[in-house]
Order: sequence, then C-alpha cells, then structure tokens
Amino acid sequence: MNTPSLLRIATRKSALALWQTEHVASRLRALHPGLAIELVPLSTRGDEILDRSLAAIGGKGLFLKELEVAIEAGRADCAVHSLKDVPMELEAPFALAAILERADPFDAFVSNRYACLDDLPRGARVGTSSLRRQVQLRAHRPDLELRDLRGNVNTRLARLDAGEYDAILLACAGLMRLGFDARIRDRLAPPDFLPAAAQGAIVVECRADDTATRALLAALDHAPTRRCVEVERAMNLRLGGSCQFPIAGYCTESVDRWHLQALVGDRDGREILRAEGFADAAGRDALGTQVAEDLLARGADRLLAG
Ligand SMILES: NCc1[nH]cc(CCC(=O)O)c1CC(=O)O
Repeated sequence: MNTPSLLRIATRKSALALWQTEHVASRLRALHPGLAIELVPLSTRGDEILDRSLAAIGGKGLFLKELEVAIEAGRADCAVHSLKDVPMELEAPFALAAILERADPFDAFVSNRYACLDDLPRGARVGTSSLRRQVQLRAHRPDLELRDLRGNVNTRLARLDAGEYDAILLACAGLMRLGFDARIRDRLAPPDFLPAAAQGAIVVECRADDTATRALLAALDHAPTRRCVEVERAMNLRLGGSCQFPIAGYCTESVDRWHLQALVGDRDGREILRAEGFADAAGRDALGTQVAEDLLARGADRLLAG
C-alpha cells in the first residue's frame, strides 16, 4: 500500500465545521509529519435551508450529501462531520473510518438572565428547533413557550442576545469548540435530560475500500467512544430515527459494562417514554436494539408516527 502524500478533507463552511476539520487536520499533522493536508470547503443543502425547520424538511443526511459526492467524484479523500448529523445507515461505498474521543455530550442551557431551566419564569420563551430538545423541555416545564431557532451556533447566540428568547439550548460541545464555554449557564444532564445519539463525537468518513486513507485515519479512532456511540446509533436505527426525530440516547462505558438510557417523545411533547438497559461485552451489540424494542413494545412507534 502506498502512503499518500496529500490528504484532501471535505468540510462544511460553518465555524463549527471548520473548527472540527482543523482539529482533525492538526491531529493528522502530528501523526504524519510528511503529509500535506488540504481542506475542501463545501456548502450542503442543510446549510442553505434556513427558513424551514429541519424536521419539516425531513431529509436524512442533509449535511452530508455534497461532501460524499465530492469523495465519490475524487475531489476529496474524506470528510469530517458531527456524528449526530450522520444518518444511521451510510450509503454503501462509505465507512466511518475514525470516531474521535467524544467531548461533552450534553445540551447547554444558555441565557443572559437566568442561571438554569428551573429559574425561568412561567411562560418564558425558549429557542430550539430540535424536536428532541422540545419534547424534553415540555415534559419538564409545560409552561414554557418554545420558539423555533435555526442557524449555526453564532447565529443562534446572536438571536438570543438580540432579545428574541429568554434562553436557548445548544450542544455543549459546539459551544466549547468555538470558545463559548462561558455561555454555558447549566448542563442538561441525565437522567432527566438526554442528548442525541452520538452528540459530541466527531467522525471522519471515507470510501470503505480506500485502504490508504483508512490507514492514515485509524489512529484517530477512540475505541471507547466508538463502542458507546454504536450502541446509541443502533437504538436510533431500530426506532427508524435520525436527528430529525424526538429520540434521545446516551450510553456510558465502565469496566466491561455498558449502560444505555433512551427516550422518545411525541411531536406535541405531551408524552414521553423512557427506557434503559445494561450489557456486558457479550451483550453490547444487542443493547441498543433491546432498549429500542422495549420502547416499541410500549408504544414508541405510535408516538413517533403522531
Ligand atoms: N445539529 C447541529 C449540530 N451538530 C452537531 C452540533 C454540536 C457538536 C456535536 O454534537 O458534536 C450541532 C449544534 C447543536 O446541536 O447545538
């Protein structure tokens, strides 16, 4: 196998996407000093559709397609994504060559006036377009007024600062990567609040048969993160979900033991179903499906269809 001298990495152009791609590039430069790295910045449909909620568009892989097309056309060797935006089933020629160690997986409560969710006055306006965040907010605080909020991290913070919302929810990982740690007033943590499957994990995708690129990327893979996010994604897959559905799941690993907590909600946020499961190494591959089936047996499909 020839070691490539150049690696071209496709990336979206948002500040967060560029940070994540730069992060991957700098890790690779440290591992492979002779390797030249080129970024290939691209726009995706998900970046261009800002006037409708992602849930309404409903497309899977809205943030991936154009990057995958570039790989297939030979204009890039690999692409960097937030794993939570990657569909549960990849298109046939592709593989998740490296899953990096997960950063803070939880959602952040961000507000200029209030320290935490429970400090919000009755009827406060909270911005999030994520159905997953909306159903959990409604379950916890039915009085809140939930308002749509789309756009990249910087846009969302600017709209909070302009006074459109009393608080907004964003992923901690994205805020921290962009240097907005100080904006995190509170973290919405389990067991009450669960993140999206694989939230906080960065992934590098390439052609499954591109052994040279896979060899370059292999050292970036973080096995404990991969094991946990695989459990979360298996749960999501069994529920037919993508990040456009009100599904949440969080798996932790301690010595040879995995714990998955999951929930699904209905679109109105009137109902929420929770489940959890434990497995050892022998049972880990089945854990996600088992917890999903527990949820389905209790009516998850009816909730998600509604
Ligand atoms: N859906 C957009 C998206 N995809 C990944 C992240 C944050 C970074 C991560 O989860 O790794 C975000 C922003 C957010 O949800 O606040």
